[in-house]
Amino acid sequence: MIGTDLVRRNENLLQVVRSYYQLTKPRIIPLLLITTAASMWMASKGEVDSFKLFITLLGGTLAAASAQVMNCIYDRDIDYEMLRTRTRPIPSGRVQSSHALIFAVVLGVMSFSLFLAYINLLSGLLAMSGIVFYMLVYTHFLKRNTPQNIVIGGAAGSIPPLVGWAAVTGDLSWAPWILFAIIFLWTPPHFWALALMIKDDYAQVNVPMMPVIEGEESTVRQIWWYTLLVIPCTLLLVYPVGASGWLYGAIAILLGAIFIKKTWLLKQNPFDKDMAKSLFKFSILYLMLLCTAMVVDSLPLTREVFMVIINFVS
Ligand code: HEM
Ligand SMILES: CC(C)=CCC/C(C)=C/CC/C(C)=C/COP(=O)(O)OP(=O)(O)O
Repeated sequence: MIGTDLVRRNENLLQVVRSYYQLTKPRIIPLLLITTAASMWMASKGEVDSFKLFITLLGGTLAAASAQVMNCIYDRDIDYEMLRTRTRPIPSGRVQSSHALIFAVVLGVMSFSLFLAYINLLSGLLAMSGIVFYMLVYTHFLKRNTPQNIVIGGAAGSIPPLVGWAAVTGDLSWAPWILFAIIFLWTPPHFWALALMIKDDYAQVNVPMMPVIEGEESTVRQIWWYTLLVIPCTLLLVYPVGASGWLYGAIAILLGAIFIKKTWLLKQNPFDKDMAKSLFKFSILYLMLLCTAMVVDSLPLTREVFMVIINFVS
């Protein structure tokens, strides 16, 4: 009897932990961290301090989680209406909004304290500005009011590399702002490709996402222009900024070519949901690989191998 009670209590505890974990929309956080880490590697020219890296990624995780929990509280009404989001912890009644709010505040305070105690004030303030921007500017002011919501709101998701750079150097220079611009320009193709697939969900709850307001053809045309802008932006890190080398440059061109091809195919078939899905998935892989290229390019070993090849050829 006592054994059964214990098992049931453990199961309940596990359910609660799982619900709070889901509130943080955990699947998005790793890519935010990858952009932070890439920025840190670049800022430290491949020799990043592992303790600083660990604390910054932990602080970044806590800040992003706090922002997402607040978004879940604010959007609980529309999340309840949409099929995709109905099973989230708040609309499904597994977590009360007041408890979620305490959780979000605790996560935010822990994040800021970590940055303040172990890194620096600037990176802490930048992380907090990410929470405020995502909540206030994107979720409150823009999401339900304009089809430009994710263009301007995308700035929140572009802040993590600023946090990473500030954590290493204590300030911001051109390179982190280029990283910010890359993610800013990447966000519309990333999100609108997804929005093309789930347009009806957003229409049902009157969220004015671009495909709902302007239709598929206009959305895809805009995806096309943003994609064309991202690629030259990625190359600014090589020239004139000089924060990355030619290995990164070559990979950025290759990835950019695939990105353009996928967007072009969608432009020819704006109603094809499979092509939209393929572009959405690729957008994630694109940013992941671009960041990996930044890290590999920054490593001292890469520079040494490059010098050996140059000497061999000349
Ligand atoms: C305003 C900007 C953005 C909006 C509105 C947005 C929206 C979304 C939505 C609605 C999903 C589907 C999630 C789900 O079904 O639960 C998604 C997936 C995803 N997003 Fe974004 N996103 C934005 C920016 C970003 C940024 C900046 C990153 C990272 C750098 C990112 C990374 C991801 C990833 C990795 C997934 C896939 C998650 C999975 O495995 O299902 N997103 N995004
Ligand atoms: C530095 C820092 C803390 C930055 C925070 C950045 C952050 C949390 C970005 C997330 C962007 C995102 C995935 C939005 C989802 O949109 P949505 O909420 O409209 O999606 P939904 O339709 O699934 O609810």
